[in-house]
Amino acid sequence: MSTMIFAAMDTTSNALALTLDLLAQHPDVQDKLRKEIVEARDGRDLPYDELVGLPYLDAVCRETLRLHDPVPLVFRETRNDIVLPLSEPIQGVDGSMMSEIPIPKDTAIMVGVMASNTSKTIWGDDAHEWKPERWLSPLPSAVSDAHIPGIYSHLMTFLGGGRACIGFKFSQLEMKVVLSLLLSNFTFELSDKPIMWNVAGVRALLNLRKLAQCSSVLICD
Ligand code: HEM
Repeated sequence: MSTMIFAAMDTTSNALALTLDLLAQHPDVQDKLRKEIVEARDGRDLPYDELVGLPYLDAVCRETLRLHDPVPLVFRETRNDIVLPLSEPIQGVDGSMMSEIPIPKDTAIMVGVMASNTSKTIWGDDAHEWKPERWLSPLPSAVSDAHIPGIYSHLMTFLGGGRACIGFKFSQLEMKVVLSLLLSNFTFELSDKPIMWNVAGVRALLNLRKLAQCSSVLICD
């Protein structure tokens, strides 16, 4: 049920709301993006190929989906005993270094998607900054060398593998259509009222209920 209700709607609408807030915080980016859209539209509706081919619009969407992922963590449960290889060694509580973690069957795993999307080792020291420009030049080699298994832009935003998001192309198209229409007609400014982003949601509660049923819990962050 949570997949049907939240997968398509809340994810994309959250991403759009965050993009508009970020554009209000960065009026220079908003002006540059509006210029690209208005010039390309030239008073008409853009055909699909031209809309998805707008480089700055694409960069703004990618950067928002990297830094403000609407699904910041996902839940998994091991069906068998497995050994999880680590990309770099970590230190255990007893001080010993380990490069893999044995995980017993029926362990609940919280996968920190955001940790991958904002890793300074992968994305550089400015990993926590919203910089659409990073997508306009070749990405650092550390990004491709990391071999992130996500289906989208070296990011885990839409996950990877057999249960990856089936709507990832559609959601980007939705974002681009809505942004191109809104920015052609409106200017977005920050409100006087403080904005509180509540990302806890029902989904997190559902995950917690599942966690309580597992014999052990591993948090990958
Ligand atoms: C920015 C927008 C979106 C984001 C960040 C997003 C992200 C994700 C993620 C991370 C998953 C995997 C969840 C898990 O396995 O626990 C997922 C699954 C899914 N998404 Fe999306 N999604 C977005 C938009 C959409 C849209 C627009 C649709 C449909 C039109 C959609 C349909 C689905 C479905 C059906 C699944 C379940 C796939 C499966 O379990 O096999 N999503 N999404």
